[in-house]
Parts: sequence; structure tokens; C-alpha cells
Amino acid sequence: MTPGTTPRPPRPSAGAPLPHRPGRQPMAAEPVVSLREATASLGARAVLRGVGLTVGRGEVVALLGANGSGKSTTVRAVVGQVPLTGGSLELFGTPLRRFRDWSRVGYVPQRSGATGGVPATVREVVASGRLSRTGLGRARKADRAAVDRALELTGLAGRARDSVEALSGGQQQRVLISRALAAEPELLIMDEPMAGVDTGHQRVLADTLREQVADGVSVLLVLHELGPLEPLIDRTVVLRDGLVVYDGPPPGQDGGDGHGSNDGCHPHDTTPDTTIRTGLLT
Ligand SMILES: Nc1ncnc2c1ncn2[C@@H]1O[C@H](COP(=O)(O)OP(=O)(O)OP(=O)(O)O)[C@@H](O)[C@H]1O
Repeated sequence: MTPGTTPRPPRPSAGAPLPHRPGRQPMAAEPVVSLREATASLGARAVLRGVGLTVGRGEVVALLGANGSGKSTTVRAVVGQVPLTGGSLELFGTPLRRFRDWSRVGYVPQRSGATGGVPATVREVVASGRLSRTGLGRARKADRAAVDRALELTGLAGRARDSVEALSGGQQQRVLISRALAAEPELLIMDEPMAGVDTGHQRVLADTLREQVADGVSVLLVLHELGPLEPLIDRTVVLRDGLVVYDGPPPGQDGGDGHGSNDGCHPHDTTPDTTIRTGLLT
């Protein structure tokens, strides 16, 4: 990704933590992610067939759906790793082709080794998340402090000097989350961040995410189940076969009519509960 050079704007103050946010409205501002009628192919397969997805400033959106429905491809398209064959994508109001400010975006890919086979310590991998801010320049005090904080937030401070290869799969996943947090992004995109993480650390990560959200960070998550993140989620978007089949409140936050709100962009033909369960279980 291209390191950004533009200084980031001041964040809104953190204020009180947000314990539960049913019915919370997205903040009025241009969306941080605006994907419209997106199509994309992998090999010969049309994987995204007209996906519309927005993430408002300060909003937490969960992307759900069955295996192969196109969730990872959608978020990979959002971070510029999968080219669109049609439709449009804007990040922070800027078309992707002109977007350079990647330090504003933290991305945790679907579970993969944290080192890519290169021997490195936990701290080195987490510090690499800072490169989008520092480039290849020397790490300054603020950079070192951001890395320390990212390590603490995921419970890895005590493992900072260890080789990543000596960590378990779930611990490596936490390294990748730390790496994304180290950049102090305004938009966090995480593809199944809880995969392989034990329940205790899932709660720690949920608390961490809650702090990020309270600090004004927008979040797009690929999830298979809402789990401990459920109270944080403003909106769920369900994909099926490369199309959005539901876009609205998560189950239990839909005001009781079972249909939730529709932003007019996406058809939804069944209740959130049914759709989400169907999306997850088919
Ligand atoms: N490199 C590839 N080449 C060809 N097809 C691919 C490739 N990667 C993914 N696909 C196909 O794209 C479709 C969507 O895959 P994607 O990984 O986006 O799904 P997903 O919803 O994230 O699934 P999961 O829940 O299993 O992670 C699948 O049918 C998959 O087979």
C-alpha cells in the first residue's frame, strides 16, 4: 500500500465509553467507504456482482454471509487489492485511483501467517504497521509509543521480543491486529479478526475495538458470528453469491418489525435474523 503523507485531522474526543449502542445513528458526514455497484472477477468467476456498501464515519459495519459469498473479496476490493471491473469506490470521499492516504486505513487480512515466512519479532511486525506513516524514516518517539500501545491493547507486550514464528495461530492473529492498530487508523478493516482467538482474548479485542470506536474510528468487519462484538455493531450487510441481500440493523436492534431500515441501496427480502442465519448457515 502507498504510505500516506497528509497529516491526519484531529479526532473527535473520546468521551465516555459506548457500552451498547442500539439504534445509534451513523454520524452525519461523507462515508469513509462508499462502494457502488461493484463488480469484480477472480479468474473466470464473477465474484462481486454489483455490491453496494457504505461505512459512515464512526460507524461499525459487519459483513456477513456464507463461505464463498464474496466477503473477503469485497474488503480486498476496498483496500485496492482486487481491482473492480465495474462500479465505483471512494475512500474518505476520494476515488480509489486518487486515494493515497493509506495511513488512514488499517487492514487485518483473513487469517494468514503474520510474517509471510520472513523471520521477525513480534515488535518488528507490529512496527511495520507504522510504515504507512513514517515511510522508511527513523521511528520517532510517537511511533515507538504507538507500537507499545498496540502491543498492550492485544495483550502481546510480554511477547514483543519473541519470534512471531514461535507464536500460536491465534497469537499471530493478534499480532496482525496490533500491526493495524499501530498505524492509528481512522478506518479499521478486519477480515474475521476473531478467527482462532480464544474467548478471553476475544473479549480483550472487543474492549480494544470499543475504545477505538469511542475514539471515532470507523470499522468494517468480516464476521461469521457477531459474538462479543455484537454490542458494537451498528449495521450488518449480508452477502449471498456476490450480491447484498440485507443491509440493516443487526438482529435484536431492528426496532421489532423484523425488517430494520433499508437505505434504499440494497434489496432485502427477509428478516435480519432469518437472512443472517441463512447467510451464515447455508
Ligand atoms: N484466487 C481466486 N481465484 C479464483 N476464485 C477465487 C479466488 N479467491 C476466491 N475465489 C472465489 O471467489 C468467491 C468468493 O470468495 P471470498 O473469499 O470472497 O468469499 P468469503 O465470503 O470471504 O468466504 P469465506 O467465508 O469462506 O472466507 C468464492 O467462490 C471463491 O471460490
